[in-house]
Amino acid sequence: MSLSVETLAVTIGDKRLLNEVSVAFASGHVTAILGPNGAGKSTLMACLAGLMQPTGGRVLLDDRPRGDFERRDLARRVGYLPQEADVHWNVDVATLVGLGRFPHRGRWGETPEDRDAVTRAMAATDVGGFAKRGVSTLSGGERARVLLARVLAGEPDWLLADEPLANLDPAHQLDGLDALRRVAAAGAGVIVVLHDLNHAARVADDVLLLRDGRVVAFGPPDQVLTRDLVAATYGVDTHVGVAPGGRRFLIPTERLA
Ligand SMILES: Nc1ncnc2c1ncn2[C@@H]1O[C@H](COP(=O)(O)OP(=O)(O)OP(=O)(O)O)[C@@H](O)[C@H]1O
Repeated sequence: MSLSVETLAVTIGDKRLLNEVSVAFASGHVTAILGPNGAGKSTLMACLAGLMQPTGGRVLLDDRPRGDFERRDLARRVGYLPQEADVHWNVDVATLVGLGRFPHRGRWGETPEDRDAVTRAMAATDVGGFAKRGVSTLSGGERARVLLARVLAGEPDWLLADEPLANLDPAHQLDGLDALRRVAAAGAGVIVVLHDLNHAARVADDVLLLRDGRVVAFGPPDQVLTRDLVAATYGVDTHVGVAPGGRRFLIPTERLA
């Protein structure tokens, strides 16, 4: 299983959203995409998800152009959780999570595998306690967990998630990160947009730093989440430390001129 972008470019009017972006994502890895607001993170995700056509370069899935795949086949292979995803109708939580199985459904409807996948996804995101509630009655963070469960239920080869932790409390952020790690440990590729450097340090096998539509760095967190590269990407100084247990942490300390 492979997913890569080659010299990807997106230009709208005279604005270059992405410029010569080439990355090979690894299956079995969590890749965290980081960068300042407007860096092009969501644009890259939309290209990977097939929701935006690049104006240059290409997206390759298993070494074939993304566009060569049949729609349903793609939906099974690539799951996408957009930024600020919302739900516009008031189905109950279990039904909504079950929709994540839709690309797998045969003509006989729901199978035991479908039900097991939904149960696993709901457990991973701790949403079983409100399975029968209408989605519109949930808090923002609860809804975010349900939407993460829906994409997890699809058990795609590639899971794309754009800021899935944004509305979650610290405990559920850790659950979310653990869920992403488990997806990768099961062999899928996870590509996740994050804003929190410490979440990236915790979860990522690879970190992609973007700025102004270009790749600043791509590699393991220890090599990429450094004071110098974080400064070059965000224009902030950071204190880089080691927490008990050996995990690195980064605290942005001040804006650089
Ligand atoms: N249709 C459009 N026309 C012009 N500019 C656009 C369009 N869509 C996005 N942009 C711009 O492209 C840039 C990249 O946007 P993108 O959403 O990919 O950034 P991002 O890295 O995901 O940012 P954030 O962290 O704020 O979510 C931004 O400056 C945005 O304003």
